[in-house]
Parts: sequence; structure tokens; C-alpha cells
Amino acid sequence: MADDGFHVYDTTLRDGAQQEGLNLTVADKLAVARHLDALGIGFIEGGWPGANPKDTEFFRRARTELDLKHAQLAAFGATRRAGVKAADDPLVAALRESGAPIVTLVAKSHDRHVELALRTTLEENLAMIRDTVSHLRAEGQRVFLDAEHFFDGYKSNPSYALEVLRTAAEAGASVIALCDTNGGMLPDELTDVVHDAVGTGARIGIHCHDDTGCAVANTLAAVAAGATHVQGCANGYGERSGNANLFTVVANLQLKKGFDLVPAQSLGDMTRIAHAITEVTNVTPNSHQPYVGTSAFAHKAGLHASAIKVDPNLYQHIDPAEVGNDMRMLVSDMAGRASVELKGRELGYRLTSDQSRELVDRVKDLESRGHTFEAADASFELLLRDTVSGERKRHFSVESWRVIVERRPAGDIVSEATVKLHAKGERIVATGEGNGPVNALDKAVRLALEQLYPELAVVQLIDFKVRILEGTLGTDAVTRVLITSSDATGDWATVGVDENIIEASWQALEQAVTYGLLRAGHTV
Ligand SMILES: CC(=O)SCCNC(=O)CCNC(=O)[C@H](O)C(C)(C)COP(=O)(O)OP(=O)(O)OC[C@H]1O[C@@H](n2cnc3c(N)ncnc32)[C@H](O)[C@@H]1OP(=O)(O)O
Ligand SMILES: CC(=O)C(=O)O
Repeated sequence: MADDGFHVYDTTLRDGAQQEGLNLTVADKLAVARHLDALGIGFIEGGWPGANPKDTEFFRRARTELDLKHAQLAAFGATRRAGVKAADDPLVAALRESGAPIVTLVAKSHDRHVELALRTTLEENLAMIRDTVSHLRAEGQRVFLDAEHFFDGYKSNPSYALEVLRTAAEAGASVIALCDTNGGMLPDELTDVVHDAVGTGARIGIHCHDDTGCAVANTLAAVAAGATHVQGCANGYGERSGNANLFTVVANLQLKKGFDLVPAQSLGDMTRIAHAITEVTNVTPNSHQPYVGTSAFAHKAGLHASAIKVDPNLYQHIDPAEVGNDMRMLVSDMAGRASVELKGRELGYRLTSDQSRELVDRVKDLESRGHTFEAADASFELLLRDTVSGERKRHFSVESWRVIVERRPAGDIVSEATVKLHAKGERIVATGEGNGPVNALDKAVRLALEQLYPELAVVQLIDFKVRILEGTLGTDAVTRVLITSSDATGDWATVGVDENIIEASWQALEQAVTYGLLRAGHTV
């Protein structure tokens, strides 16, 4: 087989789908395949046709519905069963009929598995590999082989494990991926085994699971030892602790090791694609995921910020733009002047050194009382504006608020809030009813302000989190409320803290409305 360059092989739709809680429809699988293709991935394993109707359907629909620009599809399946001809095995037939140009066969390479799981002889296992590979090759398909449990098999019986590789290569498999199926390997011991496998002359690939937290490191070690085909899953999805995170592997090889795996422009789309895939899989994105996580370039420590102010490279291993991510400053009690100055710049403000110092002091003081600004960007921006202008400026002021919670004779519980506000020279009294006190307060404030500020109609309260914090400085426990609000173009979070949960909610609500009005262009 002519050398077709280094392979990046994705198995999200097969091994990734083996993750607990991940369940993809055929339409989801087609959508993920399109995202991976847009990233420039070379091979996409679509599933195991014949094993379940969904995967069979995926390959049928892929023929007409997938217009892949970069990737080739691979169908995954097992070697023929013991004692059966490859041509007569129905699961092998499904691979043949999948229409995929490539078949990836999983084969046993661990003597104990052959004897205990397949319940056949070592010779028959080699025959199963030889027959199935040659049969599919004769049918015009390219064959890759996943040598299951290769590393554990090598420890148990190295000559047999290597014989599996030779047999597959001689029968026409163009790549043999060494699988760390149980995910128990560490990079140093894996390297030696990969060297021996490369020594057989077969083209070697690598497929690692993350049970030791080393799947990416093991993949890179295998490449250093001569593997030229890497397998993994989007966002590290996979059975148990997951598979090697293919996005991390690709970014590491391309940005650190000089491999030319995907177009630079596509690499710059990696963060967007990683998140788009989480939308399809409905798995909460891991904010700490290397390269593409929202926290991957988020800086909290004051000392880091002060160095970043001089040169971002001092605390970043790459320019986040290379993978389509952004640097973010987090403001908290670990901030220093540089942190708030950079955060201010991010928000479009230039702070003087006195203003930065005052703002840091206010942040540290408020955080010591339970506020949290890294989770409440909008509250931080309001605090920054107050600091810059030297006074607390709001679109409205509050004379008073009151909430009544009533259990009615029928058993339903209704909350009623009354607010008395001053805005644009008017005194406004409004009452709102809701299913809880905060809902009632929210309705009352809107009712009071919507006539003066009609834009509030699109502002919605979308999340409300309450946390009871231990008392500090000898005080009783206090309540922290975080509110997330949204309008047509985005969302923002605000924080309130008080011993009384309704007062804490009110503070967060009042800031949420104020910030919503600023977003709508109402300056104060
Ligand atoms: C390491 C990996 O992740 S490999 C991928 C694993 N993925 C999956 O298992 C998901 C899809 N699997 C399935 O849908 C089903 O397991 C099927 C359709 C493949 C097989 O289903 P069943 O026929 O009901 O059998 P079962 O699931 O119990 O599997 C055991 C059979 O597979 C055989 N088998 C196991 N591994 C292999 C192999 N590498 N090559 C050939 N046969 C194998 C066993 O010998 C056993 O055969 P037997 O029934 O003749 O004794
Ligand atoms: C084939 C495969 O997924 C494994 O051995 O882990």
C-alpha cells in the first residue's frame, strides 16, 4: 500500500458512543461526522453495521447524505466467528455491504482472551484474522485492524501478540492499531512495546483509553516510537474514563511537533467544533478541556495577570487563537491590579492605577463577604463602572420592596411582591404575583419599569442558583444568589449576598435589570 501520510482517525461514532449516557440518533451521527470532516479529520469510524439497526442505517444514509470533503468513512466490526467461513459470516457481510471504503476489524491479540472469550485456539484466531482480512481485501475494501488488548497481550505472550500483527499485515491490512483496551498503560512501558511492533514492518497505529489519565500521553509516546496512525474521540468521549481526546492529540502534534494534520484554518475552528459536537451529544462541555475548554486560557491569579499584561506568552503555552479559543481574565479575591486592569480592557474600559487599586480592594472586601465575581461578570462590570465614575449610578432607585408568601385554602402557594421605585423623575408602585418570591419580585420590577424601558420585555431570568455560605468574621451563615439573565443577543450573571435570601435575590435582580438596560443602550 502506498504511503498516504499520517492518519488521524476518529472513533467518536463507535467507541465514543460507548460512553455511559451518550446516545446518538442517526441524524446526530451524521451531524457529528460533518463537524469532524469540517475540522479536516482523515478517517471517521461510523459504527458497527450489522450490530444494530441504527449503525446499519447510518452507513445507508451516509451514502447520499454525507458529502465529506476530507474524511473517508470506516465501518467497524469483528473478524469472522470461529469455525465459520468469512464469506458466510453475517456480521462480515454487513461490513462488506456497508459501502464504506474502509473496514476496521477488531481482532484478539491476547492469548488469554482467545482462549477464554473466543473459546478457540490461538491458531484458529490467526486464521480468523487472515481469512477476514483477505476476504474483505478481495471484495475491494481497505482494511485496518484494531489489535484488541495488544499491550496486555504482549505482556502475556509477546511472540503471539506480534504474530497477530504479522498475520494481519501479510493478509493485506494496511494499518494495525495497537489498542490499550483496558487503558492501563503508562507512556514509558508503552514506548518499548510500540518499538517492537514497529519492528515487524507493519504500519502501526495507536488506540488508547484513558483509565490511567494517560491516553493522550500514551498516544504521543506511540507516535514518537513510530506509530503513524492515531485514533481517538472528540472531546475524549468513550467507554469508562474515555478514549484519547482526539482534539488534544491533533493540537499537540500539529502545534508542538510540527505535523501537518489539518488545515491551519480548520485548527482555528477547533473550539467552535468541539462545542458544536457537545450540542449534538448533549454532554455538558468540560470547561477544563485542554485547548478548547472555556477555562483553557482563563487566568485567575493576580501574579499571572501582571506578567500577561507585559506579554500573554509568559503564562500561555500557545496563542489561544490558534485553536479558536480566547484568553479571559477572572476577577476574584486572587486578583491584583493587573487582573482588574486587563479585565477592564476586555470590557472596554481603561482604568488608572488608582482606580485599579480601589477596585481590587472593593473586590477583595466583597469576596470576603461571600460575593463571587468570576461567576458574575455583570456585577463586576457594574462595580467597575461605579469605581470609575466615583458614584453608584443606576437607572432607578428603590424606595422599598415587600414580598408576601401565602398558602391558599386550596393548598396552592402564591407569592406577591410590591416594589416602590423612582425612575425618570417618577415614583412607581407595582405589584407582581409569582410561583415564588423571586419570581414575584421579578414580575413587579418589570411591571414598574417596562413602560419607561420597553426593551426589558426581552430580558429573561434563565437561571437562579442559591448557596448557603458558612459564616465568616463571626457572622451567621449568609446566602449567595447568582442570577443569569438573557436578552436576544446573550446572557449575563449577577450576584447578591445577604443573611436574608430574598434580600440577596433582590440585589442580584436589581443588578440584572440594570445591566440589561445598559446592554439595551440606556446610559446613566
Ligand atoms: C474493545 C471494543 O470496544 S470492541 C467493540 C465492542 N462493541 C460492542 O460490543 C458493541 C456492539 N456489539 C453488539 O451489538 C453485540 O455484542 C454483537 C452483535 C457484536 C454480538 O452479539 P451476540 O452475538 O449476541 O454475542 P455477544 O454480544 O454475547 O458476544 C459474544 C460473541 O462474540 C464473539 N466475539 C467476541 N470478540 C470477537 C472477535 N474479536 N472476533 C470474533 N468474534 C468475537 C464471542 O466469541 C461470542 O461468540 P459466540 O456467541 O459464538 O460464543
Ligand atoms: C477496539 C477497541 O475499541 C479497543 O480495543 O479499545
